[in-house]
Amino acid sequence: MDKGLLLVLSGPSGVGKGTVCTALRKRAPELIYSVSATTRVPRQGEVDGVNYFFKSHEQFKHMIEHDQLLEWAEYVGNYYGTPRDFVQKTLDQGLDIILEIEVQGALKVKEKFPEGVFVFLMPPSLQELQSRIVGRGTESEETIMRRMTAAVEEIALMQHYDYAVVNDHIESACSRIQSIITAEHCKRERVMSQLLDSARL
Ligand SMILES: Nc1ncnc2c1ncn2[C@@H]1O[C@H](COP(=O)(O)OP(=O)(O)OP(=O)(O)O)[C@@H](O)[C@H]1O
Ligand SMILES: Nc1nc2c(ncn2[C@@H]2O[C@H](COP(=O)(O)O)[C@@H](O)[C@H]2O)c(=O)[nH]1
Repeated sequence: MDKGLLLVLSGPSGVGKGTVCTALRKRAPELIYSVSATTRVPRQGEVDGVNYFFKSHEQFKHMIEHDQLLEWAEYVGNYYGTPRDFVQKTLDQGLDIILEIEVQGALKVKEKFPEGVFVFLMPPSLQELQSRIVGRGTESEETIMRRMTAAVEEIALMQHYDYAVVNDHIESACSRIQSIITAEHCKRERVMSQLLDSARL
């Protein structure tokens, strides 16, 4: 069976990764979402096992030490990581999976899965990015400033991605990502049929 597609969606905090991902999964319910582990405290309305697996520092350390994370990173004072087994099992079943993670983690995934598809979500401007984080109303003023500083560093690493998509309008951004997924599937099918042709006696 062919393996599924590993799609990594990154971009600065507040650009709209979560929003776009939710809209994308409504359009394409077959796309499996990788739920991350984090030491961050839950925001209002966040549910353990749905938005994140919320862990203590000890539990997160245990996951690292037992090689249970495909990647992990410290981001603005908290730890975040992708549970390894779920990703591997999903791909082995031939299903597509999406990881919504920050840049350091995405680059670690790229080392392990260079065949993955890496999409960087861009804000229309830094000013709009700041007003989205502020408008979400979840972060303190200090955290907003730290996330904006991280955003500038993250945007500088965009060159390592396969695609950049501007999140101007949610539905347009979703359509662009869906086109990328379709194109990547076509590319893989073409490579596979070329391989089969060359193997034919
Ligand atoms: N295209 C858009 N136009 C206007 N507002 C948007 C757009 N996309 C997302 N937003 C808003 O921006 C805010 C941040 O979005 P979201 O929480 O999805 O960002 P994020 O990248 O997942 O952030 P984080 O990395 O911090 O989790 C939300 O209030 C969301 O409603
Ligand atoms: N490297 C990883 N980054 C992750 C993961 N899960 C989420 N994230 C990213 O962290 C920041 C902050 O998230 P927030 O929920 O506190 O706003 C954001 O960029 C997320 O995409 C992960 O497993 N690994």
